[in-house]
Amino acid sequence: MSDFSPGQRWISDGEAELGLGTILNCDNRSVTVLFGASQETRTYSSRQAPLTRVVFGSGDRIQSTEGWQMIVDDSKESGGLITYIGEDAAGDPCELPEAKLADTMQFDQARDRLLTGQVDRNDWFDLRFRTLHHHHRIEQNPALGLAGPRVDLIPHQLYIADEVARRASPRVLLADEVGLGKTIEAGLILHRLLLTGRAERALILVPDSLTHQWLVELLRRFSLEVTLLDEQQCSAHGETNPFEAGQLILASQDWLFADPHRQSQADACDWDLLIVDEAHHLEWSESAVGPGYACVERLAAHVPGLLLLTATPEQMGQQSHFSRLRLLDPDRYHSLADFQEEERHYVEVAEAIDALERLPGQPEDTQRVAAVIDEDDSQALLDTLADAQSDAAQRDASRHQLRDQLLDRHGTGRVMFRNSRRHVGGFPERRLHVERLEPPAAYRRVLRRLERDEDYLDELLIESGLDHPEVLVYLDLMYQAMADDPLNAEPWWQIDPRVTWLLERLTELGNDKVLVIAHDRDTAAGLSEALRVLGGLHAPVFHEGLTLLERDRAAAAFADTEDGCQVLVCSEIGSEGRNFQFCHHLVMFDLPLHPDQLEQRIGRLDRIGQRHPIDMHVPVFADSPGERLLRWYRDGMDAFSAPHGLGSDLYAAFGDALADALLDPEALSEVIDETRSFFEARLAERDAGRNRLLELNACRQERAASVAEAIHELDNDRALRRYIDQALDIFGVDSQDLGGDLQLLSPSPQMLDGLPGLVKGEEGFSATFSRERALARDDVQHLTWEHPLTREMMARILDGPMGNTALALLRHPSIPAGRVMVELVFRTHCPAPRRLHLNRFLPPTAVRVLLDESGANLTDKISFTGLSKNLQKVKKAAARDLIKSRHGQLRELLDSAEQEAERELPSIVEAAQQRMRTSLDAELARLEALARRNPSVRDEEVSALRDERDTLGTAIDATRLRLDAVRVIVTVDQESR
Ligand SMILES: Nc1ncnc2c1ncn2[C@@H]1O[C@H](COP(=O)(O)OP(=O)(O)OP(=O)(O)O)[C@@H](O)[C@H]1O
Repeated sequence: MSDFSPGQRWISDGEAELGLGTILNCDNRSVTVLFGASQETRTYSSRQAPLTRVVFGSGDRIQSTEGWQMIVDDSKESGGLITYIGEDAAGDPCELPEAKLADTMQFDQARDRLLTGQVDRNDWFDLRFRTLHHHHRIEQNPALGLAGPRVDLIPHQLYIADEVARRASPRVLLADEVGLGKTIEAGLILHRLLLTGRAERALILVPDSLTHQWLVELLRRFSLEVTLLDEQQCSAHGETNPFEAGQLILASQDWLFADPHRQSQADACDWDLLIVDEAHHLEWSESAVGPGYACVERLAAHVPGLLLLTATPEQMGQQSHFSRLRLLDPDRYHSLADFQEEERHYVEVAEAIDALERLPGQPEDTQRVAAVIDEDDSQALLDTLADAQSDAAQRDASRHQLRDQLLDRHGTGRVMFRNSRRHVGGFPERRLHVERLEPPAAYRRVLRRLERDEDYLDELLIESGLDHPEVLVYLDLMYQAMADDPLNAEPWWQIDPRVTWLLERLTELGNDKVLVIAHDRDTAAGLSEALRVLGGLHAPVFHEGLTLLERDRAAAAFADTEDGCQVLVCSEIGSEGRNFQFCHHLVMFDLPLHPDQLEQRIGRLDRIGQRHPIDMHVPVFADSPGERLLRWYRDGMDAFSAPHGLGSDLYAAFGDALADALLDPEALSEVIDETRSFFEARLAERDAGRNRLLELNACRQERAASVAEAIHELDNDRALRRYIDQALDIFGVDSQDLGGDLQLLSPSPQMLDGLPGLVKGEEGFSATFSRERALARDDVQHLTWEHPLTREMMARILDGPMGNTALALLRHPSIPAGRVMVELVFRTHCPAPRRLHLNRFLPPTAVRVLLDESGANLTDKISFTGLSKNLQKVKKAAARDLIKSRHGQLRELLDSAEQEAERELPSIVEAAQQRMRTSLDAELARLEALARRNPSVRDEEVSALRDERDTLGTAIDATRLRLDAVRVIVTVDQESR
């Protein structure tokens, strides 16, 4: 008689995704099944149909065609058809004939899949267990989110990223000196927030000229794919909000700040993080607010995380600096006067920190420290430190702790991070080469007249339409503006000797790349033309008047080391933020008027990655305002030797006097002398006060070292190679050893679809486990636990059914044949909002239970690896038959295993609670102490942390165990195959 009856429910062994099938007809020869969910009908030979009868047992949850669910208690059979008896969701008794089971019921859970005969490969089960194990380990690693990016491990960046990204909603100003890696720091912070679930959506606003660079850096270094929005893209979205087009949106500030409609669309979205690059351009004063500032202010009011990036926080003066702090925390930074008053007190704190290093010593040092502390915990530390009897280790620990407390509790250190070359170290020498040239007759004529005739300046300003002092410093612009003068008939570059000088210099420099910067875009464009016409040189130009594409093309042609061009001509603003450290010759065709702009120029080359001393070539006209400006920079403030961060102060104090002295050598000498004294005084003050605090705070070496150490450990984790090899094999990715620690990953025809970077029929990519190699070669990816391919493979396994059932044979001399064992893996399940990053305390945790057929627990006697290596695979059909024949027994074993696993749960929960409490209680205590002393701790920060602790506590208490995977093991004779 046939096993089949119409109306029965069966599932396809080979095509489980078809869903639950219903027998339509059957006879001795064939059986026809309708799979309603997928609208497929299949006919099989009834003797060998690859089908498994679906039978539910007590405790199973089933669903009806009408959508309601019930828990099965019992069942009855009539005419070959089963009716299930149990309780519905309300607890009322109910019955459900199998014909009314929903076609769409999925059998993803390990228990269902096993009992419906769906077994996976044995090695998949192994991989699943290992995935859980590694995921558990990695999620708790302190370097999580910082180890994947393809960056050098530079301490100050790691410190900042670690410190900032551990805050629930970080709001900080990243203000490292130019070229020290603010973009990298922002990328690290974003990457960690994304990986830990603290953030899901971010909006990144950058100057037009930097959009492409950001796009490339985020992809190349952080494997983050961002959506670049512009007007064209937005229009394509029609009525829908274009800012919803991706999780990570990159947009040009110039575009967004000019368009109120697009701003309101950006405002209407939920973001977790807003990043604003070159934030010194946001204009604010008590009387007028620029459109960029207003736009960022509106967004900052509802976006919890905010990163502002600027190398020159005080370029536009202290008021403007204050205005950016105000964006970070409007409550705290509400009065400029109070802020300035507060800053005056920082000298004492910096002195106290220095005194700490000398303790126990002179009583004055103890008093100096005592004067700035007023918390009991700090006093206790000071007592230990000042006590000559306490042992050295104790004193050192107290010193460190007290130093951290002082830095935490005073100053802007919590909201602003500023590293400088001075304390980071290891940067190249800067060499200034000045070329003194005679001005051409057309310039000289004007200069002479200006010197002779005091009123001529006003006339010139009107005639040229230029500003003062620009008209004096940029003589080519003045010449062009007076084009009506018949003496100025030729293009400026035909008469300007700087052009010939530049051509000669380029020839002397041979193949070396040279970056030329001129203040104005017209000068840059004219110069580029001059080099082409007079020297036959292709010198692409890069300025704000060009389209993005044109600019990126120019930068790419310059960067190309093989066929690229030798020289790129940039304007001032056009080149801000750009990476040109592959070149070490900078020609400043003229000089900017603001010292911070001078530093920005040098910063294009003097960046991380620069391997040569930097040669700065500056042509000046003898006895001209340009030469006087150079003297002010060089003699007044050492502006060419190293950044000092005082440019804005000096400009604010002497900018006007300098402008007035540009035509008067005597007055200039006075301005230079005054600038110099002011500069030296401010340097000393800075070293003592606010900047000293900022510097001490911008990189705490011990923390940075411990983060780097944790990353090194992950980099050298041998388990990663083994894991990736096994996973690639299972996912169908071919890996070919290319030597030198390189491998080529390519898709095999069997590859499972949807793996990042791999498409069937295409090439694949080269990868390495070595950070050093990955950094040396742009075309090689760095394989880490955080690489998108690794993460995708792990997620597929953990989130889906892959490998959650298996059956294997065990040949063992001391175990008789025909016995069954079950190996079950339970997984903790603890729902909590992702942003709380619960995984750092309780990542999904595996509980393994191994039972023999009598139900005896063998877990501690036989390890996973010990057992696994002795197992042999078995054909799927045989496995299914074995399972069918042991259905009842398996059900019982599954039930008892669950009870065994439950016994482990309380200790897992307890340990997680303890980890969470230890970490968050300490953090909360630190924040509360800090908040009492340092108003830069926002009230929301403290209450958010308290809520976080409480919510996590409740979530951890509610942890449940779920069966994740099950393997049935059947013992066989030594001889049998
Ligand atoms: N950790 C790192 N590993 C490798 N390269 C780095 C690292 N940090 C910075 N760089 C490189 O150094 C250069 C400068 O970094 P970045 O652009 O982040 O600096 P920045 O402080 O934002 O500069 P700017 O002030 O000009 O905007 C970039 O080319 C960047 O890729």
